[in-house]
Amino acid sequence: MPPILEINSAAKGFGRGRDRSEVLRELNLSVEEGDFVSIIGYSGTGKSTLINLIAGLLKPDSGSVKMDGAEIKGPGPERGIVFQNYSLLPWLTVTENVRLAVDQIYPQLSENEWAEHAARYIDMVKLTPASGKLPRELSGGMRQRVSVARTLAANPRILLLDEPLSALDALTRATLQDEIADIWQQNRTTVIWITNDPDEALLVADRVIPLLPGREGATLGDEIRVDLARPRDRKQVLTTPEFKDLKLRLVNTLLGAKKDSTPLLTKKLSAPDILPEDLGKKRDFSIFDRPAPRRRSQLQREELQIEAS
Ligand SMILES: Nc1ncnc2c1ncn2[C@@H]1O[C@H](COP(=O)(O)OP(=O)(O)OP(=O)(O)O)[C@@H](O)[C@H]1O
Repeated sequence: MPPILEINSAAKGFGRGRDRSEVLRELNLSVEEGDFVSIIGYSGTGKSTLINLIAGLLKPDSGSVKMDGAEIKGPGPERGIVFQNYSLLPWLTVTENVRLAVDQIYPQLSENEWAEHAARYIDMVKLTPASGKLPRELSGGMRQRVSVARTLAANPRILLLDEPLSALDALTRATLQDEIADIWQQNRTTVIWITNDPDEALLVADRVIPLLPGREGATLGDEIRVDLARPRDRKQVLTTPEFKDLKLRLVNTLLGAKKDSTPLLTKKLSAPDILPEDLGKKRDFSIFDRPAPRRRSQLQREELQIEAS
């Protein structure tokens, strides 16, 4: 049987000609059903681009991204995403936001059935007492719980989490990391969790894969396996030599790749083709017979080389 998700030699860049930048290159990844994978990388390395390729929101320029052995051609309910910014409908209650997902995937459910289904997932994220509230009445952590419940209620086979907790304070973040890990232990839905936090990656996942920046685009590095027993008690785990070793390996890999990857982006920018008018100069024409603006290209062609990391 093919793996649930397989990426082979995939590459993705944006823009054309001189504006082109290569973001991801030579990506290879194989995920088995039930895996809990975390992909960790610096900001701007292409983590969201990678998630979008898996979600089917983007297509690779070369190589392939397959689910169950078939090319992913677009978004589908079997791959559910939770974004960083909650994306809830502000005029709907918690239950109604969750119902949206249920309605689309299971239109045949009766009123009682959908209420039961939604309630089950709201309970899973510990929001039953807030089920009648609107998003503006909830804290950031509660809103993200609703997003998780809504995505899980659609019964995806792969749960894609794109830095789901980045907007939350450290304590809420820790609580939600534990809760999502607990939910995974109960339902074993395949999870791909994108993060920029080494502790988060190592505490939640069994496979941590660094996305390493490079001059020609970022690529996935060697996986670190996390064999720590579950449920993981963070207070205990964070102080163990095993955890410290894993973190050191991961952080060294990420720091090493950053050092080797100067500059991430080289672009040629053309200055605007119109010469600014000198407004300090006295004008001897009216607004109606102003001469056409002078173009730089009539005088010279200017190019500016910038390098940024
Ligand atoms: N649709 C697009 N068009 C052009 N460039 C894009 C597009 N999407 C992403 N990029 C560029 O690709 C690079 C990687 O972006 P991406 O959002 O995937 O990184 P990231 O690792 O998720 O960043 P962050 O952690 O800050 O969210 C950036 O330089 C970004 O500007």
